[in-house]
Amino acid sequence: MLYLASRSPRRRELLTRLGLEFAVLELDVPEQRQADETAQAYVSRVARDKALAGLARVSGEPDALVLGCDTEVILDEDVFGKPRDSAEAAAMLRRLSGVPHTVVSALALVSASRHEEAVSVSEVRFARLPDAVIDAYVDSGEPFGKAGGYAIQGLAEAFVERLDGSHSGVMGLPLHQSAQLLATFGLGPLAAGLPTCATEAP
Ligand SMILES: Cc1cn([C@H]2C[C@H](O)[C@@H](COP(=O)(O)OP(=O)(O)OP(=O)(O)O)O2)c(=O)[nH]c1=O
Repeated sequence: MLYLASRSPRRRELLTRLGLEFAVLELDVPEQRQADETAQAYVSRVARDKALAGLARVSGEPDALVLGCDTEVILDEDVFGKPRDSAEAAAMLRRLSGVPHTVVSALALVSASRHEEAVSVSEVRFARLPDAVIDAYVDSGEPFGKAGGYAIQGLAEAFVERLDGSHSGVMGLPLHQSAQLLATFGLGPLAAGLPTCATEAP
């Protein structure tokens, strides 16, 4: 049985697109960066912590496979997680205004006997955002529960001048890397080759 160790509705929606059956494990895993951890190492470690906490939850099931993910916005080695309040959301968006930033989504797929990891790194550049735009966006409520205080799948797509990377990765679950990881366990659309489109005979 495949489990998604996540409370995120976006991750649930995205994983559904890979056409696999899975169940959700809702966990509370602390997200606290250690003083000596690089931003990217932190994201990978949190994804691993989530997957391993999920595996511990279903420890009675020998065939359990658990996917854990973490997404963070990174600018100048500063990690922007989910804003605690409006002031923090606005402060994050002011820093992201007009300059490129990185979105890292890390994945860990674990079973009782195997442990595989992958990472998706995207570069995103927002247009310069006037304070009035930032304030209206924060008032919309969209920044809350989203790393960096924005949702590319929502209104914030209007801020994006350029995305170099994975749209699903920015949203929280990079589908290509997820499919690659699942394929190493013989699952998903990349395991047996991609489905082919029927072609009409000439
Ligand atoms: C940058 C960005 C992030 N996000 C979301 C994805 C994640 O849900 C969230 C990052 O926080 P995470 O800590 O990665 O995930 P989470 O707390 O929502 O869920 P869980 O830990 O239970 O898996 O930000 C978007 O939805 N759109 C975006 O454009």
